[in-house]
Amino acid sequence: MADSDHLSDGDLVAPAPKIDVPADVQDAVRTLIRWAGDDPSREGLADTPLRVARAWKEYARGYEEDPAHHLSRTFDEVGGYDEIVLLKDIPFQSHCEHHLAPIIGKASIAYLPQDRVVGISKLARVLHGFARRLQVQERLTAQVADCVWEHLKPQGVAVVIEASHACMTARGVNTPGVMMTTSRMMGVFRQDERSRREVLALMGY
Ligand SMILES: Nc1nc2c(ncn2[C@@H]2O[C@H](COP(=O)(O)OP(=O)(O)OP(=O)(O)O)[C@@H](O)[C@H]2O)c(=O)[nH]1
Ligand SMILES: [Zn+2]
Repeated sequence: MADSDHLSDGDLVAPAPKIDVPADVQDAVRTLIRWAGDDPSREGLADTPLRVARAWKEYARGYEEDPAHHLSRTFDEVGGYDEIVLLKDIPFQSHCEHHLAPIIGKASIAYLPQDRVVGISKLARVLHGFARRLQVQERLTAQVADCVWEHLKPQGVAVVIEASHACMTARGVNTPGVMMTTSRMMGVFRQDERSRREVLALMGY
C-alpha cells in the first residue's frame, strides 16, 4: 500500500506550518500532563505542550473555514445527467465535544442534481470542514447534509456516517469495535421510499 493510501484528509502531505503557541496554551497542556500523573519538565515531555497545541490547531482547523465556500463553483454542462451522484466511504476524523476524544469514521454523501453538479472533491472538503471541529456525530451529519442542500439546491441529499468513538472504545464503557451510524435524508430521499432505497443500496446499505 502506498503511503498516500493512508492519507484521508485532503492536503496533509506537506507538514503543518510551525505556528507560535501562546504560553497559557502550553501551560494548560503542562497542567494536563501533571494531572495525568507525569512530570511535564522531564526531557521527553519538554516539547509536548507545543506539539499538542499545534496538533489541536490541525484537529480543529475547520473553525478557520466556511465549508459552504467549497460549493460555490458548480458546473452545468453534464450532458443531461440526472441521476444520483455519490461519493462513497470518505474517511474522516473528528473529535467528540464531550471528551475531546477522536472520532474516526467514513461518510457517504449523495445528491440528486437539479441542474448543476459540483466537483467531487468538494463534497469531501465540506465533510472535513465540519469534521475538523468539536462535534457530535449527529450534528456533523446534519451540517454536511444541510450545507449541500442549501448551496447546491439539488432534488435530494443523503448523508450516512459510520464512526467509532474513542470515548467509547478507549475509556468509559470500553467497548472496541462498536460503530455508530447516523443518516440525514432530504428532498426526494426523504419523501420517496424508492429513491431512498436506491441511494442506500448505492452506498452499500
Ligand atoms: N449521541 C452522541 N453521543 C456521543 C457522541 N460522542 C460521544 N457521545 C456520548 O456522550 C455521552 C456523554 O455522557 P456523560 O454521562 O455526560 O459522560 P461520561 O460520564 O463520561 O459517560 P461515559 O462515556 O458513559 O463514561 C457518552 O454516552 C458518550 O458515549 C456523539 O457523537 N453522539
Ligand atoms: Zn466522547
